[in-house]
Amino acid sequence: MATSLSHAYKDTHIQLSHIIPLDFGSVRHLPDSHVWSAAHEAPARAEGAAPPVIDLQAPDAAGLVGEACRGWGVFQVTNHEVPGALVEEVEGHARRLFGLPAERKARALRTPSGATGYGVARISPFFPKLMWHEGFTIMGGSAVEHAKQLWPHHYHHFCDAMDKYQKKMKSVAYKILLLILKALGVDEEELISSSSSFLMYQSDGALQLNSYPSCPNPSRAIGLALHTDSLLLTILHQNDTDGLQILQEGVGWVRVPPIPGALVVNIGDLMHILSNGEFPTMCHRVVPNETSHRFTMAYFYGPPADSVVAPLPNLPGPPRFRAATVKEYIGLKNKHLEKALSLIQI
Ligand SMILES: O=C(O)CCC(=O)C(=O)O
Ligand SMILES: [Fe+2]
Repeated sequence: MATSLSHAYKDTHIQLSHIIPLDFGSVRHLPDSHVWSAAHEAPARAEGAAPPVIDLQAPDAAGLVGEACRGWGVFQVTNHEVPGALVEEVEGHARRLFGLPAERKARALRTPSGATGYGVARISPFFPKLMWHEGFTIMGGSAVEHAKQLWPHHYHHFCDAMDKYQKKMKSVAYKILLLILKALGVDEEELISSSSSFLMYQSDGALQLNSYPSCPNPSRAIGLALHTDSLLLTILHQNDTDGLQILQEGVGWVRVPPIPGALVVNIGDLMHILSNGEFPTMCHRVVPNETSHRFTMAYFYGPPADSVVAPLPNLPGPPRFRAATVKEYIGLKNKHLEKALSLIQI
């Protein structure tokens, strides 16, 4: 039987202190557990330094996407065919979920060896301090199990919206993947006959709801610490509260401002491998806000856990990475975080 993505994530065992988020509503000051001694540097103020915004219906969309992937590893998309009403509905459910009392949210807590449900960021064990963040992870049909714990009689409203959103995200991610592959010189027909044909039909994703409550001392706190996303690409909706920043070589931290109706797309580690390093995997973090609450929905899109990922064969130069299964790579990432890529480098 094929290994599911949630099984690939299940191999690590985490302590409870790295699962249960702070009861943010009950604190007036930043607790020591959440004070980061090295205050985060301010973003660079270079004029015009913001990731490109691409109209997905533009005739030269593939060229623009390719340029953005090479230069930034991140871009925003408009005209993406995801109805605004659906995005609003899902954000509304996320707000309701995170607005529940802490004891109620704890009913849907991720288990120590689990991958889905309510909890702190999975990268937390790698850092000495905790983050100003709470999340809810959905993989496959996991929403039903956890939503039943939160709303025993009304869980289906939440689940239906999450299912609908994930289906839409999967189809948009697939279209963006084709544009990215076209930019790498691979067309759809070539792909069908190649060893990478798994990319075509079988890729799927996980949905992560994120909440960053307003923070009493944002300059000493971190919403989500510096990391890269592991899979092929991430599609992110952010509400109107700023916070996402990317680390650009030679520039520093650059804001990815919320644009109404736009979705943020970023390259993950597996796409970095497929592109033989041509597309940078985006290093990013989230900083909290003093007065407003940031909500985001991140859809992580990637191939099935058993598939083998390696640099695409048509690319110039010797391969920079050895082949690895998705499951093996996720295992390395869970153990070594940002060092994982270097462990499969040739
Ligand atoms: O919430 C955000 O802005 C980013 C979320 C993120 O980076 C993640 O969930 O991996
Ligand atoms: Fe991320």
